[in-house]
Amino acid sequence: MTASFPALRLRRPRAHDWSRRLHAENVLTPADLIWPVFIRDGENEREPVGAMPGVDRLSVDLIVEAAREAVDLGIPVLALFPNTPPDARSEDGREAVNPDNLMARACRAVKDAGIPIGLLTDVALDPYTSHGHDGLLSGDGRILNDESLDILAAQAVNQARAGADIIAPSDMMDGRVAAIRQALEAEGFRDVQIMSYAAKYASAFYGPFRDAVGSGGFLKGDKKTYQMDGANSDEAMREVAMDLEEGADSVMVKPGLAYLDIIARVKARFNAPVFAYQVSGEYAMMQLAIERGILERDRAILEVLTAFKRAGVNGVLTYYARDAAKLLGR
Ligand SMILES: NCc1[nH]cc(CCC(=O)O)c1CC(=O)O
Ligand SMILES: [Mg+2]
Repeated sequence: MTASFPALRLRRPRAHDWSRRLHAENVLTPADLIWPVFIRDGENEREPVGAMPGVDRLSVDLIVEAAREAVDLGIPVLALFPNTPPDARSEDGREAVNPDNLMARACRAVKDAGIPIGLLTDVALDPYTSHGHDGLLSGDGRILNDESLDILAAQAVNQARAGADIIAPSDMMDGRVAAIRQALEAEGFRDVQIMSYAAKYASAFYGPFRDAVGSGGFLKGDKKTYQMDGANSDEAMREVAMDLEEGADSVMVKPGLAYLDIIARVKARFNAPVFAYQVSGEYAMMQLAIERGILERDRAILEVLTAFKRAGVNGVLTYYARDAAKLLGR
């Protein structure tokens, strides 16, 4: 039985700031944030990403500084993405398994500096291939599933050796979580986590990221034969179930804002940690409106990040991680 007006006045608890805080069902904290950063070569290099105002590509020494800053702000994890120099990209993406690639050097530098932060590394071939796809490409233009699994697993092991704490396969090949888990076990990395990009959609919102890692200009065609169709929701449940069964510790839904319904369904159905990726296009869209004075910056950032929590995430990958952490305090 519910009361009715005037006994029931839903505005009552909203009347004061103290009361609104007391009644909040979801609370965002810096510990909910994963900060994606882009790595470039050189030293003391900070290069703006054109399509993502406020985001820079950083040389490894400055990645270490970013890691320190993240710790100070209470951000638990950095997500690392390399901008591989064009001459290191190849048809088979073999730079992905180079123990001295940008990703490995950045991981080692942060760990050698003794910075107490988690490192999440992306597994997919796109930053390393001359065609910009996440897996191996056949002569007739298909992305090869089974043939790609070995190098993806080797890429994950290469990252674990360099100090990665969470392996995040974003390639969307079937069976890659099992292949990576098996390879990690075989190499003695029992405690390295896997956060799979389980429900990753073929999205128009990845464009600025492809500019940031330099793969956009190379990309031939689209990723629709391996990333999911935005029309589908049941299929996301099967993707998540499969990755958890294969040994993922946590799963991700990507992009974020346009897929809140998927997050809520995953949360309701699986007793597993779920994360959202507020992707580059979502960031760019908001950031451009903020820079033009159309959106109120601080409120807009926190409103969207809180929406992810309300949908059910354990955390969010967001280019606003540093800004949000500063707004939230520790
Ligand atoms: N597999 C690479 C990868 N990992 C994360 C993103 C996108 C992240 C973003 O847009 O912020 C992409 C791009 C893609 O799949 O083309
Ligand atoms: Mg899958």
